Amino acid sequence: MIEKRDSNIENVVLVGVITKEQNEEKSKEYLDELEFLTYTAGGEVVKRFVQKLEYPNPKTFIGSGKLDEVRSFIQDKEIKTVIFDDELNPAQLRNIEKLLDCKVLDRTNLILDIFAQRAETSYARTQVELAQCQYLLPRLTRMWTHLERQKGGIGLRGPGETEIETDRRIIRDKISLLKKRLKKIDSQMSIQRKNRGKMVRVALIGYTNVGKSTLMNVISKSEVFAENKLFATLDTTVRKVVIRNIPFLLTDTVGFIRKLPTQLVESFKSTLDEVREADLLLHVVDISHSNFEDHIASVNNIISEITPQGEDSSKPTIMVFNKIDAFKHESIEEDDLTTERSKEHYTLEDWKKSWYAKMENKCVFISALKKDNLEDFKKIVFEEVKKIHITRFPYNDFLYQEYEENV
Ligand SMILES: Nc1nc2c(ncn2[C@@H]2O[C@H](COP(=O)(O)OP(=O)(O)OP(=O)(O)O)[C@@H](O)[C@H]2O)c(=O)[nH]1
Ligand SMILES: [Mg+2]
Repeated sequence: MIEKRDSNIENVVLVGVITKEQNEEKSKEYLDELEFLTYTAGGEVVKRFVQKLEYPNPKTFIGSGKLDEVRSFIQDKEIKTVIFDDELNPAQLRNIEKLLDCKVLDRTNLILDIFAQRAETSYARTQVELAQCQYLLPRLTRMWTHLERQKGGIGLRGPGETEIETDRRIIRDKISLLKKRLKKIDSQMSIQRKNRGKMVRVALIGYTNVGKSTLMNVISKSEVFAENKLFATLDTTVRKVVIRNIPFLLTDTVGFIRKLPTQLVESFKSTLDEVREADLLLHVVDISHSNFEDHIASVNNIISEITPQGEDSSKPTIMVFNKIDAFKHESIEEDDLTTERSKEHYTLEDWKKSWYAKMENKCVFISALKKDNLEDFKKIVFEEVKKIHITRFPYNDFLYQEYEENV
């Protein structure tokens, strides 16, 4: 199922909506993110189409007039791919495909595609493949009948619905096979996690592209792949880190994104187990991003979503505001008396004040890239790890003083 696309740039058109739930500004932010996702997947956005609607059209997502507009544009420019900024239901996908006569993707499909391109280990590949099958199953239409040929179902079934039924069965078989495979790897991984012993475990979490891997690299002097694309990291990496005299395990995790496809939430459970089993979370935030507060909310939502009911999802957390080197804010001219001061005008100092108060000082402002303020970062992490370490190993806390004197 996993297809690695070649590196030829694909021209793409994006389609989004402005509704009661998402105003013009939000819609633009979402499309900006969709454009970044498209770029990550190897596409180039030629044009965006946006329509104002009460709610998305149940049959075709946008209205038929707008869809006509899209069709004549893509025919004119010979564009073969249109991406919608929401998950399209199977009927919508089918209707739109028929009307536009080109490849139609939605946000979920695009994210799955990126994950497929980037999955390196057999674990990640199995997870992605499972997610793709789960996405595909309800969307199987006649165009998927080639699957039957793969299986060589000789003269067993006639054309039409029966073929689709066969394809569905093939996909279902595959899903159960992949699930079995994952279960096996999951149990191996949980044994591995147990073998790590009682050492304090710290996990870097956060929205995609905020700098988690970069921070991991500077702190642990390791070389985790980091780049300016979304979802650079798909596998968790664990490193032993020592700050002063306390060793602990630091885990780099897969980045979160708004509306993480449900299929992926499910199949990345084991990655997220790392987060659940961590003693301390370092929630990394890209403060130079204009929507960083939304990102924080998305991450917190996903964390509470993956936490089984009855389990407490709150655990010690330090907010790590990264990319302070790239932080910018709007300013108001002194003679401008009409513009109201809002969050766009907050300086770094304003943000610090507000977050220190909110987090009771459990936050730090750094630049992982420029290595700014890493000392403060290490200090605050050390203090928190030490608290956990002391409760876990109550009899050897004498170790600290000795070493601290040498720092
Ligand atoms: N300006 C600036 N850029 C940074 C900083 N830290 C990281 N970056 C850049 O941000 C981009 C993303 O960094 P990564 O470390 O890959 O981010 P990540 O959070 O691991 O991303 P995913 O693995 O995709 O979730 C890279 O281009 C980094 O060079 C920083 O402090 N300042
Ligand atoms: Mg990363």
